[in-house]
Amino acid sequence: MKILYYDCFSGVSGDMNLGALVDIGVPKELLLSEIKKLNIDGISIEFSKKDKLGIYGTKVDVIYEEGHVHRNINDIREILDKSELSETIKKRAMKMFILIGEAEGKVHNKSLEEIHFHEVGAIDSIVDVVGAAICLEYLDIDEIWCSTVQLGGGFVKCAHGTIPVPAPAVCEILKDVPVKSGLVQFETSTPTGAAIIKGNVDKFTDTPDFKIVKTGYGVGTRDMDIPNVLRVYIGEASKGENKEKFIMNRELMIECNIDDMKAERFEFIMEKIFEIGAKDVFMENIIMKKSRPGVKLGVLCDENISEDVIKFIFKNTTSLGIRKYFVDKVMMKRKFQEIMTPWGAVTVKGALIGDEVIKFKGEYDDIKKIVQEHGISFNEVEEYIIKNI
Ligand SMILES: O=C([S-])c1cc(C(=O)S)c[n+]([C@@H]2O[C@H](COP(=O)(O)O)[C@@H](O)[C@H]2O)c1
Ligand code: NI
Repeated sequence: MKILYYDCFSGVSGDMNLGALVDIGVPKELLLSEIKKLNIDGISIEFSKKDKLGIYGTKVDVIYEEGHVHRNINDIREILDKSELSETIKKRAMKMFILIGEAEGKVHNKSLEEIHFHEVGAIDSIVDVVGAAICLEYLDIDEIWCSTVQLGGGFVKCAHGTIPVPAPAVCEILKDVPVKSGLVQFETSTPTGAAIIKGNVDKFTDTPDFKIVKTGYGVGTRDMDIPNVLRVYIGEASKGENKEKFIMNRELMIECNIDDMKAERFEFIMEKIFEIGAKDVFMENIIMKKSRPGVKLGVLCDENISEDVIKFIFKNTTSLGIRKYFVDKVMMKRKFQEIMTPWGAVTVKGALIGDEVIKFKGEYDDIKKIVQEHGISFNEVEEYIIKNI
């Protein structure tokens, strides 16, 4: 199994990530030609070999001529949609932009659409995010792992003025990610770097268990007391070492029984609990005391959002009591692959036990788009996928 391991002992930023992935083998020419597909004029990318405290790596500088352009998430989606980049690159990139946008929204008390990306919507950030998606697709990795992320310390000047490190958006994006801070009094991890990690990493570990095949270093800008570099490894985890057949997660089940609420409210309740961040929301018909027909509302979520979910249920349903308990969730590993059909690209999700693909399925939204645009049936697209995967 091919692993890409991010060793973020000195943090992670968008440009360090590009440098590291080029250093470990992504051809510069490929990155340049793919970025061209964004059809944004005046971008050039410079690559150089630089060192920090004697460690040589690749430094990437994005050069562009652009005034102060504000873009929101829809402008970015449009740039991606109009480009000829592959659907998997577009999806991967959008996931990272949404993480940045939602974090900014939370910090500045605005909706995702209201967020006008300033620094994070400027050309260099677009290149950093889309470039990350391009490089990760090229490397064709089975799993991405990451160390504890060093955040740095002190204060940093940006469009808002002087803000504390870690920047507020970084704290939001890196929820549930193991972090350390204060090793140096500089900003070592930026919002873009944080979104690259959060949006792509499958597992966090400081004790990776694999054979190192190759290392790469992405060089940052500032000089610090520690090498300002992002180290990446490509590792080969042999079958014996890769004992984990399944993904195991500890999650919270939140439940309540409702027998006295207007049925039309359930749609809103389900939608909103998903928006809060629940992994799953479901309802069951039940018969309650006094033989009253009722509904059992079930929510599966991470512990860190459980208070928000419980508050929401108490405020918006007639429920006066909730049960909560931890459950062990056993999940199949997933692997995504893009397949080109005569009607357009479809992302296919493979489900694995260990390294073996047990079953696969085309993503419903991609197939639905094809069905709507081409007037053919779900069966036709699904059969094509089965025959051509
Ligand atoms: O421009 C905005 S809105 C902005 C917000 C924040 C918050 O944390 S909120 C932070 N920053 C800083 O901008 C630079 C650039 O970050 P990139 O991720 O684009 O490299 C960095 O110093 C951030 O802390 C900007
Ligand atoms: Ni901000």
